[in-house]
Amino acid sequence: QISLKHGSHRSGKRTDATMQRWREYGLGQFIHWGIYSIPGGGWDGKTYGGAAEWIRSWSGKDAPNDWRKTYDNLYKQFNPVDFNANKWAEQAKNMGAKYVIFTTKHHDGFCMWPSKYTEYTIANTPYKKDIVKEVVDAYNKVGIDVYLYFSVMDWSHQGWRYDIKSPEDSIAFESFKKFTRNQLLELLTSYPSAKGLWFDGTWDKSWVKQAEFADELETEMRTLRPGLIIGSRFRADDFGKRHVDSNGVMMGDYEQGWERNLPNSIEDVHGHDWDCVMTIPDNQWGYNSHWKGYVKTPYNLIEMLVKSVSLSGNFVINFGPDGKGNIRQEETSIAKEIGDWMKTNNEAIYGCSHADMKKQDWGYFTQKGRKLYLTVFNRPINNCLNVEISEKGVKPTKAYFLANKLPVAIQDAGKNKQNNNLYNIVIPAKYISDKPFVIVLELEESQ
Ligand SMILES: C[C@@H]1N[C@@H](C#Cc2ccccc2)[C@H](O)[C@@H]1O
Repeated sequence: QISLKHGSHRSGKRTDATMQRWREYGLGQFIHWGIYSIPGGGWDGKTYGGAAEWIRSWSGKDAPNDWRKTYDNLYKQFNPVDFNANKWAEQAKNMGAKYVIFTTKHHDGFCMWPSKYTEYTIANTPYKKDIVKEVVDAYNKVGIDVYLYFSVMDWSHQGWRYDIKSPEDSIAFESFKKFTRNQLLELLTSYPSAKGLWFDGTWDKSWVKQAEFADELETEMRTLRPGLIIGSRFRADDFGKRHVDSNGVMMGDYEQGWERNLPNSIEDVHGHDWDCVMTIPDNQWGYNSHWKGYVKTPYNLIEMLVKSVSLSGNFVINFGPDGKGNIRQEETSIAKEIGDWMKTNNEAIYGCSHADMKKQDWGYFTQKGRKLYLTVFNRPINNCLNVEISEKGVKPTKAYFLANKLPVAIQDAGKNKQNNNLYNIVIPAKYISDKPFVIVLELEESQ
């Protein structure tokens, strides 16, 4: 055990009701919306390859001439006349999302709320109104919890540094730290119904060296807002370790490292709560007018969702509205398709978690109490879903389709070499489905 002053302050999962509610979400929505949504990955008729929300940082041949100056004046034309937070919230509700993570400030430093600590905010645009408040109110109204995305890295602030290499850097960064604390306390005070903060932009050395400051700030935020949920990405420990401290204990309330990436087994999860945040195209978070490369289908995303829940995590799908506040057609149709599937099958998602069952090729197990949910993505040619139960004295007593409750046969398939009980859940040959489907398996302790 290494002696740490600023490592993790708790080992094991949080056991309070607020965190349990987070654990039961299953599906979330991420929204990346800001000044970067105006250029949408291009400018003057030319499109560029990088992630559109990073366009301010592009330079040289990868960016338009005199780009920095142009970009830093774009806020003066930000007027999303099509923005309707209630419409977004309704769409998210119909998709089945239980929480939303909304970008209050991305790396470019533009604030989607009227912060009193900088002029670079929504208040100084033609739109003027507090977009963060509109989003919080609209989503809360339909019962969706709101989490505030906040980028510590802020390219617009004169005190920001990538590293602290001189006394001047130190002085400048002290002003930046004060500014950051002020903005975070401002967000927590202005939007008290926000359940948590989703931090980003915390990888640079300047911030990684602020173990004591960040630790104290996290404690201050948690004191201001008891129950606040903060992920593992916010701060580093005494030795610069992030996500997991130098003793291997996770920092924060859940593992926040699964960005555009999923764990493959329950071992990868290390007993942590976790979320995966996922883009629909390969790597675009902010609106990009030209999605290049592979665009995930609704069923790619549904499989990632079910896989996440089968490994006791939440799955968060990113939406990037355009500069006028429209959610693009591709995202709208994906939300609809996922929503239709969730309307029939959400019992296999909400409040479910990992089942201690051997992973099978046909799909994924999720579990709630004594009910196992078998979500089938790869229907076997012989229509038999193999199930292996290692827990002694437990056997399946009932199986049926979740969608219509029609019964499904359970065949005893003997024992394997490990002396585990094997069963075949037999899908009726006449049952046809062009979509993933769920079979419920009820278990009970055999006498
Ligand atoms: C949630 C996501 N995190 C941000 C990032 C990043 C990033 C930073 C360094 C290297 C590769 C990716 C993206 O812009 C988006 O906000």
